[in-house]
Amino acid sequence: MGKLNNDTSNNTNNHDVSASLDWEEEFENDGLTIDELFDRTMGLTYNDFNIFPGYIDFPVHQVDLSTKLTRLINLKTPLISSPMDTVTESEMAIAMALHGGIGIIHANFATVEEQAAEVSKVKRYKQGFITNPQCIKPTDTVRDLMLIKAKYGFTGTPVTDTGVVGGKLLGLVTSRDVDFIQENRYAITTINDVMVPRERLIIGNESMTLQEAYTILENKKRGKLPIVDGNDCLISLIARTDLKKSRDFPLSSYDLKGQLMVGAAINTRENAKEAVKKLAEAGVDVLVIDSSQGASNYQIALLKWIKEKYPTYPQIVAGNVVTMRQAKFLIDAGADAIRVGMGSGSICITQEVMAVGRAQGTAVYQVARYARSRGVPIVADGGIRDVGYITKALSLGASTVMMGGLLAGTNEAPGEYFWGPSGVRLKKYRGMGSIDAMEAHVSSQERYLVESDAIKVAQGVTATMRDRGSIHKFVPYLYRGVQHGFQDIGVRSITELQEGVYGGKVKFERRSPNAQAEGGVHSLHSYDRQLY
Ligand SMILES: NC(=O)C1=CN([C@@H]2O[C@H](COP(=O)(O)OP(=O)(O)OC[C@H]3O[C@@H](n4cnc5c(N)ncnc54)[C@H](O)[C@@H]3O)[C@@H](O)[C@H]2O)C=CC1
Ligand SMILES: O=c1[nH]c(=O)c2[nH+]cn([C@@H]3O[C@H](COP(=O)(O)O)[C@@H](O)[C@H]3O)c2[nH]1
Ligand SMILES: [K+]
Repeated sequence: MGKLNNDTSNNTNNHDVSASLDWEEEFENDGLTIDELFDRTMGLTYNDFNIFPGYIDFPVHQVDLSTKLTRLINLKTPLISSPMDTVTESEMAIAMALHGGIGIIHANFATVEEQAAEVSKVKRYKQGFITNPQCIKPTDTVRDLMLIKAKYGFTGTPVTDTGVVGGKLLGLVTSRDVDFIQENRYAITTINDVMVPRERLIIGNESMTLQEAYTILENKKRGKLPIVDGNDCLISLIARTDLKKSRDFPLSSYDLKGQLMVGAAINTRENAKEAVKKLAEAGVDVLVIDSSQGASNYQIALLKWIKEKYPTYPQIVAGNVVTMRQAKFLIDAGADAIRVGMGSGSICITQEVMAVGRAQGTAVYQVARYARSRGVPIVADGGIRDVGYITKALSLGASTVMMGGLLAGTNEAPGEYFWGPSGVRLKKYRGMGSIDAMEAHVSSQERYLVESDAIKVAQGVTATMRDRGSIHKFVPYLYRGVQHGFQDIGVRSITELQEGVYGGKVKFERRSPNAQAEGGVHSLHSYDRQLY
């Protein structure tokens, strides 16, 4: 409440209380500090509050979103793709890392070797190098080549003994080699008859930089440069046409060797130690111990074992937790970051089935409050519906934000698109605790179906997501959206935001159900929501 000034002689109207208020104090009381927002009466979600705007005196591009993923790992973009089998395999992880975030490869493969192979793919990735080119066998026909062209739209195709990348390079076949062949001879002309054989090919080697490769392509006027290893096996391909498309990714997450960073999920079962070894060998930067209830003796035992054997790298994200005490268990056991969220995910039914969990806003705030005091960053996991939710999670104290559903409908997510009713292009998205995911792989069956207990209790659902296009457009949109949020709040970095919030300078307000409705789209006959 404001104080009344004693001197009211200048007031024309003695009843005008407002004229004599201490406005500075009133401003201070306009809105809630974060402590007042989370007053313990009720758990709040991101949707339950707004952040107040501040003062803008800098352009939006000056907002720097660099952050800490773990004690030792820094990222330029605070975004992580979730370890779910419909979200993160190598393609997603590469795209996330190129944009400054990171992807966590899921653990629902039949073997740990397959999971480690996905990690290796990210580690071997070189910008501009096509690591999975469509190949063909010498015994295949021109007709087969035409089918590839029809499906993938190109014809500079390497010929290998196995017909796939990794096989011995035998030649290259381009449109020039087949243009003169009549259609009725397609099926009877083999690739061997038309290809440019290995002896006449210009090739590159593993240690070549992209720039060197492009220089060769330009000087020799070639369109494709196959890259081979010491045994003459094909490992990648460089296309001259990509030179024009070649993009700069200034935010990319690189490790000390200059390779993209990547994470992988593990569980706490018997084979976990084996998984840790294999994933560490593959060069994984961070392991995420994936569980809905992280405060268990299983997780703590594993965490201590890993920390003893691998004191620094891979770094360990432990979780999930939603209370301070749960976080303390894991931090005491050596966690390098804490993952927060129980039941807040779009596909989660944990709170309904297990009766356990916490509203995500409160969970993030409470755990962050404690973890900050221990110098441990937190990952806000689940419940991110829109770009503004990322800004809100960061404001509550999260250092990074993990997303499943928001990234699931993109090109880089595993799985094929299909057409749903009324012609909508869709991709599948499912909870890792859904019956569907549980039954998908042997490893997950082991994980969920305790031998003595064959009764399944699903904690997630199977869903579909609309086609969201490519991560290469979507993540830059999210990044810029968060920058705009920060600019409105009047802060230039995550540190500045969190200092403002925890110091009581950045204010909040609860949203009534009506305020939530008002904050969304309303009162329209119809509308089109194009976001970027
Ligand atoms: N964040 C969230 O809200 C939730 C996430 N999920 C996701 O679903 C997946 C599975 O989560 P959970 O079911 O929590 O997996 P979990 O592996 O932690 O637990 C599954 C079951 O196995 C038991 N268990 C775990 N480790 C054990 C060990 N070493 N020995 C004996 N028993 C053990 C647990 O007590 C539990 O009954 C994860 O990908 C998780 O992220 C599932 C539910 C909620
Ligand atoms: O209750 C659950 N049952 C499940 O089957 C399940 N699968 C994933 N997750 C968690 O949800 C997060 C992704 O949430 P969003 O789609 O909201 O981004 C993920 O990052 C997980 O933490 C699950 N939670
Ligand atoms: K939910």
